[in-house]
Formats: sequence, structure tokens, C-alpha cells
Amino acid sequence: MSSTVLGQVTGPRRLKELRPDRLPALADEIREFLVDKVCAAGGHLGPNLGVVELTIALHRVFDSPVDRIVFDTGHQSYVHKVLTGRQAAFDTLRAEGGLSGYPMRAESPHDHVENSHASTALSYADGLAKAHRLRGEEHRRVIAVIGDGALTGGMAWEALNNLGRGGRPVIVVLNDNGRSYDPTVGGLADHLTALRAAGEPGPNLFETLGLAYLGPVDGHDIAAVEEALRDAARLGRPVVVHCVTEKGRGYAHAEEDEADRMHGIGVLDPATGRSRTASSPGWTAAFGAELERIAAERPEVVALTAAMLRPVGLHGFAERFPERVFDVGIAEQHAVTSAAGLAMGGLHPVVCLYATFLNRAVDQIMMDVALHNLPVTFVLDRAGVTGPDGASHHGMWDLALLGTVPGMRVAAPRDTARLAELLGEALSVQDGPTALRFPKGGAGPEIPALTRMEGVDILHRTRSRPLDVLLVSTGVLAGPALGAAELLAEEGVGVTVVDPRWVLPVAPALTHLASRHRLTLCLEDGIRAGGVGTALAQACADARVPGPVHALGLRREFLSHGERPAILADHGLTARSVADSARALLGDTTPARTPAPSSRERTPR
Ligand SMILES: Cc1ncc(C[n+]2csc(CCOP(=O)(O)OP(=O)(O)O)c2C)c(N)n1
Ligand SMILES: CC(=O)[C@@H](O)[C@H](O)COP(=O)(O)O
Ligand SMILES: [Mg+2]
Repeated sequence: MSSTVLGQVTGPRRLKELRPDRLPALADEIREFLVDKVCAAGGHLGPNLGVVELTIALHRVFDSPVDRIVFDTGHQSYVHKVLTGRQAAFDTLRAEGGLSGYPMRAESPHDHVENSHASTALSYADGLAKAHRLRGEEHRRVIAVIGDGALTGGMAWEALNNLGRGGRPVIVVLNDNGRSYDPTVGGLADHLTALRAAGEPGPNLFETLGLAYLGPVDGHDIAAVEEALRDAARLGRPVVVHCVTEKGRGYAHAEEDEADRMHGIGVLDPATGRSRTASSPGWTAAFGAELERIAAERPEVVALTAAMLRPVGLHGFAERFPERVFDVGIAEQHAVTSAAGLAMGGLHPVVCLYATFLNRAVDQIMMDVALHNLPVTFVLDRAGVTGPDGASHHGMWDLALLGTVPGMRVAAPRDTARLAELLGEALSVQDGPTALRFPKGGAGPEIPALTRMEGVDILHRTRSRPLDVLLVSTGVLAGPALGAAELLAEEGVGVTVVDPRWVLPVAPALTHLASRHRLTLCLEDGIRAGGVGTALAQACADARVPGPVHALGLRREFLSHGERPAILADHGLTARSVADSARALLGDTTPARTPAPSSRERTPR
């Protein structure tokens, strides 16, 4: 028999067999395990340290997977995975082919929701409970675990509106640690603070909507949580069990982390809590610094975040201009339409999101901002392949989605110099929305242009060679494009590499340049279907450009977690793969001649 309590817990059944007096030791061992594994791999440490006792109680009271335990956002499901037989897999946490950092149905029947976008759990629970009723499976309980941050998302209240009236016995476990990254904002936060103080005269928000309310419960007292969960299950009606927890509990470096209680960490030294990886100045910091600089000169510039002030680089802005930054909670739809209001009121709002979370607010961008030609600028961090956060975190849809929005202009800087330039250009646009997108992490070296032609940067020309291939690179894919040009030039292939900077709508100069080359390839760190390459192909067809236009981008698939470079390579977005694609596709076209340079190319800057 294993010498540790944790070693004996190979699944929920063994957990249920443990004597209650063994549970504190189990909790301690789980915390030690989490610090060890998450510091080694990176991931969500603070959120999971906060739900150790809560998750133990959940799996002792309920009978997963017959009972369905649904985690909102899913970043706090590591303890759930430890207790459902996956301890050994934690050495592969968030690695390609390894354990996902979120529930993953292929990993376990105990996992249900893989989407890491917040505020969805109560809607899943509502649907599951309806299905159980209609299928005669009402013995299966439905438990949704939602954080106080996720509860600030509108979908959660749409679901509560239905749960309260429906009478279906859904158990909502509110994991209230008082924060998302920062302390949770808004009137709801104030209400929860009053409830946590165990004193809210009269019916609270949940009871007013028709749900029962049990709490506040000390979320770190296993017996108390078990009792509350059993009481909730006996009620046979929708109920909120309000558990008060502490994010980062039990690991001093997390508890003392003023920023975000080690919400999400890289590889750390567990003894010191310090990063083991050197981080180069990244895109996010460059954006934040430039926005601050511009805002100092332009009082009409304001900024919005959806509960991610520091992750999107706005903390400096907030310190300098506290009255001009708005944290709306995890509420991207509200953020966008509130920005429309700010713009209608004469300001120039900058809505700062991770690209993947833009998906949630496309209608608001389309019908609340673009329809009214409002000057709102969207800054999309983590655009393109992100990597370890997996399928619902890759920022791979923004180009295709924004390409459908009339009047939307989208820029993709190739380096931080262009980021500053394009942010300034975006904030000078007053007759419609603009968007700027850049990837996660470190920004590479500056890539200067040879010349600029009607806004399009010419990065490389193979002199005195036929105009065989036009490589249109978007954003940071300028690097692989230039690498491919070098490889092709060694084979006598004439290559021109251009960076349009403003990638949507298609720059007219691009169709002109395409008309002078045998083949055009467009590289994009986004889904190929409906992306920039598709738009360029359509523009070239409309302009009767003879040569073929091919989009090199991401396949229309949900991409699992892994490392960004490997995923890009798998999609043919490396210098060698691009050269191979060009060489193969050139074979299908007729050889070109070496024409004189076009009069449209201005003198080098
Ligand atoms: C729609 C959406 N926007 C933003 C995020 C980024 N995000 C991940 S976790 C998190 C905070 C969640 O806070 P809470 O629900 O209280 O959970 P806790 O981390 O406190 O356990 C945020 C904003 C997200 N996952 N989904
Ligand atoms: C769960 C969630 O949505 C965020 O915590 C996200 O994982 C952060 O991603 P970064 O680590 O790229 O900031
Ligand atoms: Mg929280």
C-alpha cells in the first residue's frame, strides 16, 4: 500500500473510503503535489491551490461520472484530475500529447467541458439537467463549479434566470475567492462581499431569482463543505452553495503574490517562487508603453479590459490614468458595447482582449460598433497559435471573424516598432473600428523595410531575378517569409516579400504586386478559411490577376495544446515549409521574365 494518502487515492471510490481524519493529510499532500508539478511545467497554480478541499468534498459527496461535475473555465480542475486517476500524467501537464490544463473528454469520463472561455458552466448545467429529466435520468445530479470572476459574465446570469424558474435540481457551487486576476469588480462583488460577511438582510440575488442559497461556507473546511453539498442535494431544487476560498492557499509565494495570487505561472523555482525562464520584453509590455505615451498626449483615449488588466498590459496605463481605464469584469460583450457608448460620447476607446475572447463579442463589434462607424480600437493580444492553453485559447479566429465586419480595418505588426506605428495609425482613424493583433510572449528583432509602396512594406526583393513568387507575410510571419526567400533565392527563384501591415481589407497595392508575379502566397497565423489569404485571393480574382494565390495558414481544426513553434511547423508555417510550398506550386505555373521595376514603388525610405 502506498506510504502516502494521496498514493492510495486512485479514484473517487478510494477517496470515499478514506476516514475523515485522513483528509487533512490528503489536502496537504495534494498542495505539495500541485506546487511541485505546476512549478515544473507552468500552469494555473493559484486557482487550484484554492480548491483542494472543495474538490475533495465534491468527489466524496457526489458520484462522478454518473453525477456530472462541470467546471467553469476549467483552469481550476487540476485537483479534480488528481482525484480521478491522473496523478501520474502531471509530468506531462500542458505538453504536446500530455495532460491538458483543462478538462478533456478524451482523458476521462469525469471530464465534461473543454472550453476554457468563462461563464458557461451554468448553461451547460441547465441543459444537462433538462436532458436528465427528459431521458428519465434524474438520479444523475448536476453540479456546476463557478468562480466569482466567471459569475461576472453575462451568460451566467442568463443561465441563473432559467435555473431559478425551472425547478431543476442543479447545484451551483460558487467558488468565491474574491478575485479573477485582480479583485472581482462591480456590484456583484459588493453583494458577494456582504454575503461573505454572513449578513445580507432579506433575500439575496440568487434567492430573488428563485434559487435556494446555502452559505457562506468555509471552502477549506472539508466537513463543512460536505455537509452543505449533502444539504443541497437533499433540496431537490436549484441551489447555490456559496463557498469562500483563498486563491493560492497553502503556498506562501502565491498567497503573497499581490498581482494575481499566481493565477497562471511559467516554470518556477518552488523554493523561491521565482521564474526559471528568462523572459524577453514582449509584445504586451510594448503595447502598454506605447498606449501610455499616446494617452498622455490625447485625453480622449481610454482603455477597457475584461478582468485582465495586467495580462493585457494596462496596469501602467491604470496607474497613470486611473479614471480612463475600465475593468468591466469577465464581460467582453459588455466591454465592446460600452466602448461603443464611450465612442458615441466623443472618446476613443481601446478594447484590450486576448484574441480568442473576441469570439464572444463579434455581434457587438458588428452591430454596436461597426454599424455606427464608431472609432473603437481593438487590441488583440495572444493572437494566433498560443500553445499550452489548448484548443479554446489559440487566437486563431479573429482575422476570419473581423474580415466579415464592414468597415473594420485590421493591422498585424511584424515587430514592436510597427506595433507603435500601427497603434498610432489606428488611433487616428475616426470613421470606423480598427484592430491590432499580435502573438503571445517575446517580440523578435526589428525587421526594417526596403521601401514602402502605398502603405505596403517591401521587405525583400530578389534583384535581377524573374518575379516568380510574391510572399505576403502578416505580422510576425515576416520572419519565416524572409527565411523562405533566402532558401528560394539560392535556387534561382525570384521572390518578393511584402508586409501589408494593414492586412484587412486587402491593400490595392497587393493585387498590383500579385499581377507581376507568377505565384502569390499569403502567410497568416490564423485559420486559413476566410482569413487574409482568402480575402487576397478574392481581391486578385476581382482584379483579374492571372497567377494563383494560395493561403498558408492554420487548418480549420481545434488545435490541441503544445508549443507554438511545433504547431506552426505542423501547419507549414516555417521558412523551409514555405519554400517547399512555393517550389511545388511554381511547378504548376509558366516561367516569368524579369520586368523593369514598377513606377509605383517609391524610393527607399
Ligand atoms: C470569456 C473569458 N474571458 C477571459 C478569460 C480569462 N480568464 C481565465 S481565468 C480568469 C479569472 C477567473 O476568475 P474566477 O472565475 O473567479 O476563477 P478563479 O481563478 O478565481 O478560481 C479569466 C479572466 C476567460 N477564460 N474567458
Ligand atoms: C484560464 C485563462 O483563460 C487564462 O488564465 C489564460 O490561461 C492565461 O493565458 P496566458 O498565460 O497566455 O496569459
Ligand atoms: Mg475567483
